[in-house]
Amino acid sequence: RKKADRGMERGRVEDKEQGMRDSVAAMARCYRGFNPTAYLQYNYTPPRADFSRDDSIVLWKLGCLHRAFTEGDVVGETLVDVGSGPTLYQVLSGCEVFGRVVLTDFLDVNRRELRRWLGEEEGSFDWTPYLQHVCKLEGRGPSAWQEKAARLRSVVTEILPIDVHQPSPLPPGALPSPGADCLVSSFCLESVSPDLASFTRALGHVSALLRPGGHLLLIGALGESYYMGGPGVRIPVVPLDEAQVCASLRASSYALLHLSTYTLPPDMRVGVDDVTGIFFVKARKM
Ligand SMILES: C[S@@+](CC[C@H](N)C(=O)[O-])C[C@H]1O[C@@H](n2cnc3c(N)ncnc32)[C@H](O)[C@@H]1O
Ligand SMILES: O=[N+]([O-])c1ccc2c(c1)CN[C@@H](CO)C2
Repeated sequence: RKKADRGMERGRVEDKEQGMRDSVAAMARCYRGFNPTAYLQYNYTPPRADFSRDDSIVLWKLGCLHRAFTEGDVVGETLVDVGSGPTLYQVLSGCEVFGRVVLTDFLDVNRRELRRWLGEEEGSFDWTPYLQHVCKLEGRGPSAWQEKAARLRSVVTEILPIDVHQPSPLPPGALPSPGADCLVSSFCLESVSPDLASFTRALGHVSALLRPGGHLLLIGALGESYYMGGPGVRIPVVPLDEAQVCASLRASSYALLHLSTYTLPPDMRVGVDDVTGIFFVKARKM
C-alpha cells in the first residue's frame, strides 16, 4: 500500500514538473516574435517617455534609480542587469557607481540592439534625452551627456544570454565567485513567468547571482496581464500586487529597504498593455 502511495506521489511530482517545463517552453515561444524596435516605440517614446511632463513614467523610473544608486549604501565592482531587453535607461545611474556592468537578455535580437548603441552604429535607438535627464539629476547639467555615454560604453564589459528559469541563469564563470555586488532588473520576471510560483522561483534563481549583502533594484508591472512585444505579439504577464512582490522578496531572503509605486495616468494607457501601476523596490540580500 505504502509502496503504491509513494509511486502515486512520485507520479504527481513528475506531472507538476513537466507542467512547469511546458509552460516555460510556451512562454519562450511567445518571445520568438518580440520586436525590439516596436517595443522601444511603445514604451520609450512619448507619451510614456515625455520628458516635458513631470508625471511621466520615465521621469519617475529614472528618479527612483538615481536615488537608489546615490544614497551611499550601494557599493562594489560588478552590476548585473537582468533581462535588459533593448533598453539602457536602467543602468544610466549605476554606470557611475560600478566599474563593470553586465547586460543580459534571453533574445539575440535584444543583445544585438544593445551592441548597436554601444558600438555607436547608425540607426540605434536615441538614448540622449535619458542621458541628459540623468546628468541633470546628478547636478552635472545636461551638456555632460556625452561624458555619461562614454562612461557607459567604457563600463559595459559583457552582453550575455540569460534564462531566469534556469537555476543558474547565466553561463558558467560569467561572474566572480561571491556573485555580483548589485542586480538591477526591470519588467523582466513578471513578463517572462507563466504564473506567480514561476515568478518567485525565477527571483530565487536570479538572487543566486547576487552576493550576500548585495542590493537588488527591481522595477516591475503591477496588475498587468499582457503586453505587446510587437505588432500582433501578445505576451502574457503575471498580474502582481505589492503584497505578492513583498512575499516573493521574503522567500528569497531579501530585506526590503524601499518600495514605491506609480499609478499610470489614463493617457499613458495606450493599448500596448494593461498595466495599472509600476513598483520600484530596493532590497538587500541577507
Ligand atoms: C518587458 S521586457 C523588459 C526589457 C527592459 N528591461 C525594460 O525595462 O524595458 C522583458 C525582457 O525579458 C526577456 N526575457 C524573455 N524570456 C526570458 C527569460 N527566460 N529569462 C530572462 N529574460 C527573458 C525578453 O527578451 C525581454 O527583453
Ligand atoms: O510605462 N512604462 O514606462 C513601461 C515600460 C516598460 C513596460 C511597461 C511600461 C509595461 N509592460 C512591461 C512589460 O510587461 C514593459
